[in-house]
Amino acid sequence: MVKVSPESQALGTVSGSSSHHSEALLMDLTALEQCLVTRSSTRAVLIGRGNWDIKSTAPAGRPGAVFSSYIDRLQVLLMVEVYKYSEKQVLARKVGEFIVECQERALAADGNSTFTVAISGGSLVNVLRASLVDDDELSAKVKWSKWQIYFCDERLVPLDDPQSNYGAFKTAVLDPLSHHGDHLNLGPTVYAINEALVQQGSHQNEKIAEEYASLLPAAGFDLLLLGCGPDGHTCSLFPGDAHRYLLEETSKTVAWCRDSPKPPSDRITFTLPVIARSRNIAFVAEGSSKQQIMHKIFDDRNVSLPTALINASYGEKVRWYVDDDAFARVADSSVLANR
Ligand SMILES: O=C(O)[C@H](O)[C@@H](O)[C@H](O)[C@H](O)COP(=O)(O)O
Repeated sequence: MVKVSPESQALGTVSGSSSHHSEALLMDLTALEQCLVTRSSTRAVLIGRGNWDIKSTAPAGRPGAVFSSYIDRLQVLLMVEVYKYSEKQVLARKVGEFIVECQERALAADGNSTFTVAISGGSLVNVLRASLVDDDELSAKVKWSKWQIYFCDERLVPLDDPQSNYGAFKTAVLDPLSHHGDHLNLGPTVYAINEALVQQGSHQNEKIAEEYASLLPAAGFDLLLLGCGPDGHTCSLFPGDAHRYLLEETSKTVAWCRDSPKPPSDRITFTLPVIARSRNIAFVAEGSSKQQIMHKIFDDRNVSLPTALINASYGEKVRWYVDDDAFARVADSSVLANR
């Protein structure tokens, strides 16, 4: 039995075993509000402040921990860092600097000749364009030929469809690169979905996910660049019961997301095991349409939201780049790295 005092930032640990790699397990304990356990293959780590009595027993199908009593309101301990800027351009530059930092770290690592990065769709591509292409100082530092680029999620449409994440990235970043002299024949390797299987029915949608999963780097990603929707989704991991199967996925690394609340309806998405294995995770969120959700993520720390769940589960490797507008309603400034 372990007790974690209210003031303590220390985490309780309990033993447990599982054949899965590190992953998040959200335990919805009716009387106890929500609590979160992350676990590796050999131990479970409790994240939270409050008084806990913890038994190291494992209920069927839920190896890890059972909470036997609960006293204070659980506060999920956040280790994420938030970088907030007022100017769009400054934000883009800071994101770019972090990307280049991750690139250098990856290439310096023993025997590593590639930088593996996965990106999301939405407004993120504009930030990438501003930082990695249009900013001359930064773009000179980008070693595109070493990059292997994947998509954290992809909409199941042809690659030249305006809704395609690959298509948006190509237009915003890859096409302009071809005008950058030396980069002409030294572009990144970009992994797109198998377009031939798109819009051929559910069986093929599963197959697209399966094929894409087979392309992922075995060693995990050096960097994931994520967006955040106004409902708290990221990748195509949406909140709510209808899409819980995606958050609960522990074996597939890429899954088919059906009936997406954000069009188009069919997508594929990375699942939490990929996020768990990535070395760095950076979210980018800008604009007043993100105010309400930022408040829910950072003040309420509502872990039923996929973004908040990622903060709570993998906080030590998560950072956010936000602008003043997006963060205007967040009361908790303790997460700000550049206060
Ligand atoms: O394909 C997608 O729809 C995205 O990958 C999605 O997860 C996106 O990143 C967020 O919805 C944020 O999008 P915005 O930055 O445009 O709000």
